[in-house]
Amino acid sequence: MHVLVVNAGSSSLKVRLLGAGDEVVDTLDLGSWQGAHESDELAEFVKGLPAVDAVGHRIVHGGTEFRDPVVLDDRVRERIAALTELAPLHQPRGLAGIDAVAGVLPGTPAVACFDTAFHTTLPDEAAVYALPHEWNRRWSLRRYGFHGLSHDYAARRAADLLGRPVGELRTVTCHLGAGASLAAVAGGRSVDTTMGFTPLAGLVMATRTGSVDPGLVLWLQQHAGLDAGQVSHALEHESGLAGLAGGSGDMREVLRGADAGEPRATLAFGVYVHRLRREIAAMTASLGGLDALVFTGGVGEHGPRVRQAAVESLGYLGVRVDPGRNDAATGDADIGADGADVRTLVVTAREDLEIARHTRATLLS
Ligand SMILES: Nc1ncnc2c1ncn2[C@@H]1O[C@H](COP(=O)(O)OP(=O)(O)O)[C@@H](O)[C@H]1O
Ligand SMILES: CC(=O)OP(=O)(O)O
Ligand SMILES: [Mg+2]
Repeated sequence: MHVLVVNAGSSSLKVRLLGAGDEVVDTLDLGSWQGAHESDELAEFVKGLPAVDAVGHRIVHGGTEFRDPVVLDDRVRERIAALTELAPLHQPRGLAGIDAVAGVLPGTPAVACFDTAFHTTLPDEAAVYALPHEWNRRWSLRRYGFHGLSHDYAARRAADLLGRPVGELRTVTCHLGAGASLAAVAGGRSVDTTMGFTPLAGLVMATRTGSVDPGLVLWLQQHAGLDAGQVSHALEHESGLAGLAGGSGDMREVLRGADAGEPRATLAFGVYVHRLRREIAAMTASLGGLDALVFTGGVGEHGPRVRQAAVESLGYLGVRVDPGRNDAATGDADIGADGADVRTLVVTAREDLEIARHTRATLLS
């Protein structure tokens, strides 16, 4: 089965046609995908492809309804659209991808695969916010978690690389892209994660703040004269690395700035790494230990300095990285020091493989 995979993220669109053996037949990467008004480029690409048997879409929010991949039809599309207010940055882009491909391949079966699905195994202690019980019930307020396709793939790939069954590993997966999150994976199941009700929580990201004191958000609105829209825009688009260092929030830019001795870039790097370390350690508490630490996503795969800095203070957990292996890592690699109690790995993010796997399984079941 040739599967066309559409991965619409907050800042990029990655489209791949995978052949029967998962080989990449063709690929389109748009670095600055904004959704519907750029659909023409996607449609043109799809028109030029050889036979497509099925389409798999990454959809960021599945709400409480979608715990598994689902075959797309008009009703499902509507339910996905109804979740837009929970992920306003992401959901419209996913929908634009669905519509653009359906316009070119109207009869081809399509499957939606959800970022949230992997985290539906979170125990209540990790998923429930200490809010009024009635609010939680009425609005389905809970920690959903995101990047699940990436975390799931990375944990299983790490187990493969280590030659051990995923069922017996405690793994922290670090998905560090423009958006970033960690997952605590016990025996292949997610038991904790840093993102929450929305993809704004947790780690410092390219332009997103990650977690801040909720009192600060209230204070800005009650005392600093900002309205909800202004605060929301700043937390989503003008914060994180971009907010601290200036510029676009690209980690490469931050590293160049830090190397040039720019104080803001140095601070941005420090804040990013401090949060990352602290949250890795927090995930190990939810696991009761750690067997493998996995880095994936653009920064995780291509940022040896970020990896090195992140693990520097984690020796007490048994994490030790070999500097030479860390610097030389390309593709999937074990960068742990010989004899370290915890294995540290780099895994290339392949949400496309995960989506193709789910798409085939859903259509053949
Ligand atoms: N060589 C590198 N060193 C550090 N960071 C890098 C490098 N190459 C790419 N990145 C980072 O990867 C990020 C994009 O990650 P990616 O996972 O592709 O993004 P997305 O979240 O859009 O899928 C960029 O913001 C950039 O900061
Ligand atoms: C959920 C999320 O943050 O996705 P992305 O990293 O693609 O923005
Ligand atoms: Mg991504």
